[in-house]
Amino acid sequence: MLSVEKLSCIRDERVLFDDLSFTVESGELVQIEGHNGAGKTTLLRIIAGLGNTDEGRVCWNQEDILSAREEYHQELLFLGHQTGVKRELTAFENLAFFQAMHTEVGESPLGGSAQVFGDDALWQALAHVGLAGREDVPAGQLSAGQQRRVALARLWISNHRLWVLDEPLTAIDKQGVRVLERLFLAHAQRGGIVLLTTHQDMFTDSDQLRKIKLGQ
Ligand SMILES: Nc1ncnc2c1ncn2[C@@H]1O[C@H](COP(=O)(O)OP(=O)(O)OP(=O)(O)O)[C@@H](O)[C@H]1O
Repeated sequence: MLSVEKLSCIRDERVLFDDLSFTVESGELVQIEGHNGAGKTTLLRIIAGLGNTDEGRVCWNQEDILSAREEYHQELLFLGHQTGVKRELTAFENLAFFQAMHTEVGESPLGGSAQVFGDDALWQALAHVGLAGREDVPAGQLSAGQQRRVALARLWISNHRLWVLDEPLTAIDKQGVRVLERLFLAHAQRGGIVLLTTHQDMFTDSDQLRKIKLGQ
């Protein structure tokens, strides 16, 4: 369970949020919404352990993420505006690199042994994001939208329980959004959590996505 406890954040002498508290349980899909500049990215970065708060704390399974940093980062996949895609590696090599970095020997946070995905799964992940036929192109030669898709392909080979995704739908077409919706639902059904921001519509069935509004 993720809990945000009495968070306050001031940037540029402006209060972005004050005394903000909420919890997210296993199996939930949650969208942080708000206008441009409301503080969505700031909040997600704090939740990912990358930003400072003025007050309050973030806990994962009742432990402050700043004191249980290592365990938390084994369960967290954060996708921010900077995708971390390596320009000199091909799309396929980027996924192989991600897998090598994130597959710990031992137990998966999602239960059972940490799954090591074979080459087929990596090819398939790239196909899911519409990059079939572009697997061997250096990422630096792909468009910005295609590089973003390489980053999103990591979700298909992720053992992490908590996905924190800042604008994952940027440059993704409607069909791509439907594919991601199905992936997010499957992740929630196996006990995962998705916390995201987006300015696009997703999940026509509003029961599937809980919304938390900033800047009311
Ligand atoms: N490091 C920083 N120093 C000063 N101000 C900052 C910093 N980071 C963010 N801000 C300010 O905080 C406010 C919130 O920014 P943030 O990126 O969190 O908004 P957002 O809700 O994600 O916006 P958008 O929908 O446009 O992506 C903005 O006014 C921004 O200028």
